[in-house]
Order: sequence, then structure tokens, then C-alpha cells
Amino acid sequence: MIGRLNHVAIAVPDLEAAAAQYRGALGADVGPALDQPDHGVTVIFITLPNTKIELLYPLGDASPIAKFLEKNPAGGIHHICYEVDDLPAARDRLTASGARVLGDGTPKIGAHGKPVLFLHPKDFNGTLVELEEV
Ligand SMILES: CC[C@@H](C(=O)O)C(=O)SCCNC(=O)CCNC(=O)[C@H](O)C(C)(C)COP(=O)(O)OP(=O)(O)OC[C@H]1O[C@@H](n2cnc3c(N)ncnc32)[C@H](O)[C@@H]1OP(=O)(O)O
Ligand SMILES: [Co+2]
Repeated sequence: MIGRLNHVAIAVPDLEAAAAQYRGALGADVGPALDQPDHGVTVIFITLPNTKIELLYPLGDASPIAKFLEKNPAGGIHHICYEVDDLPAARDRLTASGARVLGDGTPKIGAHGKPVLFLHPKDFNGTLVELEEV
């Protein structure tokens, strides 16, 4: 059911410093900072030959990554995102398997303008999983 790895997301305490490190020390193709108010984050995408890195920084008072950064003040890998062809079908299959889909199960539009859903990290070996319909 899952396809390509769309991105690996890293929560960071200083977005511009992280972007500068990827641009300078790692010589990567770093995009602009984009506010995502519906998701409570500001993101910067880094394009690699085979996938993307999503740098995440909290936006607003109720950011879903605020607690994660409190627990991991130096930052850390926050989630991985797999592509799926049919997000409602994937959601129904996962729910039937006993996995918890976060929120009310209604996909939101993600940073690439495509529908996304998240799966509880406790149901996937301690890893928060995002699914993006492509
Ligand atoms: C830009 C849009 C989009 C895209 O297109 O790419 C994005 O990527 S948006 C990214 C940000 N959005 C989200 O993360 C939405 C989904 N996340 C959530 O709903 C919450 O963050 C959460 C996963 C339910 C966690 O909620 P929180 O309140 O922060 O923590 P809890 O205390 O409830 O956590 C319970 C439990 O899970 C552990 N945990 C939390 N976050 C992670 C994580 N990222 N990876 C692994 N484990 C995580 C947390 O430590 C708790 O464990 P215990 O301490 O053992 O109880
Ligand atoms: Co993401």
C-alpha cells in the first residue's frame, strides 16, 4: 500500500540556523520558509535526489510539535511521510488493522497541496507516520 518515502521531518529549535547548515555545510538545495497555519508549523523543504527533508518549527500557541521540542530541545526526527495512492482507502485499512489515525480521520491539505493524515507513533514502533496522497 505505501509507496515512496516523501520526506523525513526534523523538528528544529532554530529554523534559519538549520537551513543555513544544510545549505552551507551540507551543500543542499534548500527552499524558502513557508508558514502552515492549519498545521501549526513553519516548514522549509530540502530537496535531495531521492527524497526530501522537512525542517519544522512551531507556529502559533497550539503547535503539535511544541511538546516534542520541549522534550528534545536540540531537535530531532519528528516524522516520516510515505506516499499512498488512495488516502481514504489507506485510512480505512489502517483503522481496520487497529492503528490510530490522528484527529477525526478527515485528511487535511499538507504542505504540497495534497491530502495528508497522521498515524499515532505508539502504533508504529515509536515513529509518527504521515501519509500523503499523490
Ligand atoms: C506542514 C504540513 C505537514 C506536511 O505536509 O508535511 C506536516 O508535516 S505537519 C507536522 C506537524 N503535525 C503533526 O505532527 C500532526 C500530528 N501530530 C499530533 O497529533 C501530535 O503531535 C501527537 C503525535 C499526537 C503527539 O501529541 P503531543 O501532545 O505532542 O504528545 P503526547 O504527550 O500526546 O504524546 C504521546 C506519546 O507519543 C510520543 N510522541 C509524541 N510525538 C512523537 C513523535 N513525533 N515521534 C515519536 N513519539 C512521539 C510522546 O513522547 C508520548 O510518549 P510517552 O512519553 O511514552 O507517553
Ligand atoms: Co510532514
